[in-house]
Amino acid sequence: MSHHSPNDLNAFWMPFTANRQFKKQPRMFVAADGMYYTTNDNRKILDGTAGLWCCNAGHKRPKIVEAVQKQVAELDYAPAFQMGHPKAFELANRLIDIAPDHMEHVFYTNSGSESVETALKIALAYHRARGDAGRTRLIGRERGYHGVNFGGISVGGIVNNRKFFGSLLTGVDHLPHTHLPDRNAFTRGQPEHGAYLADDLERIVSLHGAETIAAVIVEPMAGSTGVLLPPKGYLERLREICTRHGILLIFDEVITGFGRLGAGFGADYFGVKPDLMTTAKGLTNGVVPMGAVFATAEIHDAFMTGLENAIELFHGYTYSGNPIAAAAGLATLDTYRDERLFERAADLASYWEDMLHGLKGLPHVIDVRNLGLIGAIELEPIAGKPTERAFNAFLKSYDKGLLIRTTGDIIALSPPLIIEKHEIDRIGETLSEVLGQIE
Ligand SMILES: Cc1ncc(COP(=O)(O)O)c(CNc2cccc(C(=O)O)c2)c1O
Repeated sequence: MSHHSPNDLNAFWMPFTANRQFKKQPRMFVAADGMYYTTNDNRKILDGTAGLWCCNAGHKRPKIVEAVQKQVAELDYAPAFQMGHPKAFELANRLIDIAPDHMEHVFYTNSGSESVETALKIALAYHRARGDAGRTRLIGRERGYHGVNFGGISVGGIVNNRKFFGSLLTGVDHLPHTHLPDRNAFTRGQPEHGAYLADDLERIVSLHGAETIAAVIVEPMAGSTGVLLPPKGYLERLREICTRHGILLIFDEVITGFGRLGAGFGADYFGVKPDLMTTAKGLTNGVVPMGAVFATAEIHDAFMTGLENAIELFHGYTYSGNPIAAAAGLATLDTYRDERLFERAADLASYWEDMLHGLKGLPHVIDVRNLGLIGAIELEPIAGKPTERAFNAFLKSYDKGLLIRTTGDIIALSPPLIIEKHEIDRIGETLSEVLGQIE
C-alpha cells in the first residue's frame, strides 16, 4: 500500500471546483477570525462571501466556539430516531420563535440539499395523507438552485446541475425566471416590473390540472444562479395562485434565511407566508452542518393520525438534530440576537447598495443587483469564453486580499452581517481595481 504525503492534493476530489486549475495553484485557508481568513502563506483575506453564504455572524465567534467545545466533551452524539436530547427541542423552540408566526414545527437535516429533499417529500406525503395522492407534480423555476440531490436538481433550473445526471428528473415543470435585463438592469433592490411572470403558474395549472400538483418551490430571491430578484408583487401572486389551487408554496431560504436580507427570513422581508421553508447555512453560522425545514401546524398535524405507536413520517437522517449542531445553532441564534445582526444588516443595506451601484460604468459591468447584504455584478462575457472574465476577477480579487464568489460571468457578494463600513468601502475599491485590470 503506497503512502501519500499529507499535503498531496491528488486524492481529494473537490466539489464544484476546477480541480486541475486549483491543484496547479492551490488556495488554502488555515484560520479565520471575524471578517478575515488567513491563508497558508499568512495573508489576510476579507471574506466577501461569508464563506459560502453561511457565516452570517463572521468567524471564530466566542459563544459558538465555546458551545461546540463544551458539547463535544459532554454529549457527542445521541441517536436521532426514537431517542432525543434536550438541545434539539430547545433549538426547535428558538427557531419557531424567530420564524414567521405561522411556522410551528421544525424537521432537522444536515444541509440545504437535504432540507429541499425533506420539504419535497413532506409536500408529497402531506397530500397523500389527506387523500390527494394524485398530487405528485412539483414545480420549480428556471435558474433555480435547490441543492444537488435528485429532488433538488429535478426542481432546480440550472442546466449544468442537471444535464449530466440522467433521467430521474421527471414529473416537474418550471416557471420562467424573473430576470428582465432590458427593463430592470441596474435597479436598486426589487424591480417594479415583472410581477406578471408569476401568472405562468396559471398556465401550468391549466395544463395539468390543479389536482395533480403538490407544490411550487422557489427561492424568494434566487442566489446561486447569480442573484435574481423577485419583482414587486411577484411572490404575492405566487402565493395567491397556490392558495387558490390547494398547491403548497415552499420557500427555499437556504441563502435568504437568518438575516441575509436584513430580516429573519425572506418570508418576513417580502411579507409572504409559505407553507414550508427550507433552511441551512446561517442556521449554525456554517460551523457545523445542519439544516431545518419549517412547517405549519396544518402540514405537521396531517401526519399525526392513526396508531400512536406508529412512525408518522418515514424520513430522517442519522445526524438529524445532532447534539453538536444543535449546540452550535443555539449559540448562533444567541449571537444574532445579542448583536442584533439582522437589524444591523437592514441598517447597512443602503450603504452596501450605494457601494455596489457605484461600480456602474466600470469596464465590462452590464448589471448590478442588490438586496439586503447581497450583491451581484454581472460582467459582459469574453466572446467564446463564458465564465472566464468572472473567474479572472475571482483570482485577481483573491490576490488583492478579497474573497468573492462567481457564477457564470456574475460576481456574487454576501459578506458576514458584522461587516463594517470601511470593509464595504474596501470591497468596492478592490473590485474597481480588479475590473479595471482584467481583460
Ligand atoms: C437556495 C439553496 N437551496 C439549497 C442549497 C443547497 O445547500 P447545501 O449546499 O448545504 O446542500 C443551496 C446552497 N447554495 C450554495 C452553496 C454553495 C455555493 C453557492 C454559491 O452560489 O456560490 C450556493 C441554496 O442556495
